[in-house]
Amino acid sequence: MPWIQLKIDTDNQHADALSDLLMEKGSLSITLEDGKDTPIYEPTLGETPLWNHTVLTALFEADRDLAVVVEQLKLVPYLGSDFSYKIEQVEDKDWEREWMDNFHPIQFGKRLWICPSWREVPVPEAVNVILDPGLAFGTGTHPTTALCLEWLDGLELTNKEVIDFGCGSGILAVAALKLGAKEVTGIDIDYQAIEASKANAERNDVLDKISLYLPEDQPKDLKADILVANILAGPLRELAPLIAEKVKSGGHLALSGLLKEQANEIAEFYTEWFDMDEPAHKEDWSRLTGIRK
Ligand SMILES: C[S@@+](CC[C@H](N)C(=O)[O-])C[C@H]1O[C@@H](n2cnc3c(N)ncnc32)[C@H](O)[C@@H]1O
Repeated sequence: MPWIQLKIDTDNQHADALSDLLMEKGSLSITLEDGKDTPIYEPTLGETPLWNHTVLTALFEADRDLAVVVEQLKLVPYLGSDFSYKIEQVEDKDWEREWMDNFHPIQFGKRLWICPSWREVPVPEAVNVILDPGLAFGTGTHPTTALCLEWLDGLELTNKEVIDFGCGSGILAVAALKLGAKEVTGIDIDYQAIEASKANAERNDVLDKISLYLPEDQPKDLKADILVANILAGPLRELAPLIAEKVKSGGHLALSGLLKEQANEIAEFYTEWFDMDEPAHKEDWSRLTGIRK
């Protein structure tokens, strides 16, 4: 079915009211976007902040007469008769397919490749992880995941026990197993992530070496040689004592999901338990590594 969309420049004061109004006028979905490249990182729980300059896009079925909607909106006091808007036809695409078409095999470090399950493996003799992220985070295209994959590729993993804290699609857990780890425990608060990790482990024939848990179900005495956690700075700060407890003395740690400006503070925090290295960076993101004291 083809679509038509109305784009309106608004602000954080009026975006919600305008969204409600457009839903009343028959809009099928509303998208709010940053109008001026002002990123919002880690809002506190329950908070949904909006940008000062917000672009609202309201999607309608193509046969809706948007000229009529615009005339009605001109009567809204906070918009006024000369408010700024754009009407655009939306091509009827298979959006899921579109995303899949843009995801290609990528190499990380020397040995490791992440290959979408619907593509041909370009280097069969490499260490290939065949991946479908499903509804979970983790394709390798995000710098935080890439930093962890490069780190894993550079480690000697043979016969090692690994914990992947915040396993998402299972990309790091499966990569560790394909790189030689003996067993991996994946932990995630999201059930979809547990499901995706399981499917990817199966896809890569390593299901017998992976254990997956929601945090409340994880074994109490869990300890590993290597722990990787790609979650945001907030949880990494809160979980520090718990994470430290799970790494054997002399074991390796990698923390990702941190912004560059957060790296030193988090590194400082972890020095209580780990000898920390200098951070590594990719775009705006950082990875911290260390050895358990
Ligand atoms: C950025 S994704 C990383 C996924 C994957 N490991 C990767 O590197 O691409 C973070 C994952 O951590 C999970 N997560 C967030 N907070 C968590 C917590 N406190 N305990 C366990 N998992 C958590 C999220 O559900 C999400 O799947």
